[in-house]
Amino acid sequence: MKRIGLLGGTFDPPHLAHLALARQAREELRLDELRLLPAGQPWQKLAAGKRAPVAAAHRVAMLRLLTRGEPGIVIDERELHRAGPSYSVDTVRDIHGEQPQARLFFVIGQDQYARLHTWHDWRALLRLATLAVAGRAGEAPQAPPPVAAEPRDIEILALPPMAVSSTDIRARAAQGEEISSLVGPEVAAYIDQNALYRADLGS
Ligand SMILES: Nc1ncnc2c1ncn2[C@@H]1O[C@H](COP(=O)(O)OP(=O)(O)OP(=O)(O)O)[C@@H](O)[C@H]1O
Ligand SMILES: O=C(O)c1ccc[n+]([C@@H]2O[C@H](COP(=O)([O-])O)[C@@H](O)[C@H]2O)c1
Repeated sequence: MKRIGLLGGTFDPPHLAHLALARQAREELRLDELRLLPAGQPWQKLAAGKRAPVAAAHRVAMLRLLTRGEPGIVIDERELHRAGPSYSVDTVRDIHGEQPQARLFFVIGQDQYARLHTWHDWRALLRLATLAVAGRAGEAPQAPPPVAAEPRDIEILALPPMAVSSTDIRARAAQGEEISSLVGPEVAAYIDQNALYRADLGS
């Protein structure tokens, strides 16, 4: 049975913790393939009044640079081509429809796991995929009560803690600080050459 990992994100910008999480999932879950799924409309971030992400073409270009030559990691752009809010359950349904025999693993960090019950039709997502959760910022994987009460298949990923976030990187880039150690030299050069995040308007 084919084993496919799905790692969604806004990737604004993608960073070394995303890459570490993808690699960890690939190894620990023995994946045949891990798909990175950049979100078209990260509806919860937008609803919270956060700034719109940079253009999808930039986020995809940075993901390509971050993952160049990385075996088993591919970029799946389907959410960028779908109108309306990016609901993960729609993506999982699509991929399940295309590959009904495959086992799907939906990979997330604890910050998102803690909010999973606020996602669109999250129970259906739990029925279609195994969740693979990594701790984040010192927080070990732990289900929020509504999710804990639901039957679910879950794997815990042993990702070493990494104090990296896109929010912090945008703020640093806006200050003209060095960010290579957080995104790698190629993504850092891309951000510089394309003058991304120069005026970070917060969050
Ligand atoms: N340092 C990290 N450790 C573990 N998981 C992470 C880390 N950074 C991101 N993730 C996970 O990667 C996925 C995509 O994250 P996302 O693109 O929103 O990055 P982010 O750094 O959280 O961005 P932002 O700071 O803008 O919210 C989410 O499931 C998130 O939990
Ligand atoms: O499906 C939902 O309702 C939903 C709500 C919030 C976040 N997500 C997904 O979770 C992933 C990480 O989101 P974010 O906002 O932390 O970049 C990304 O793939 C989002 O599309 C999905």
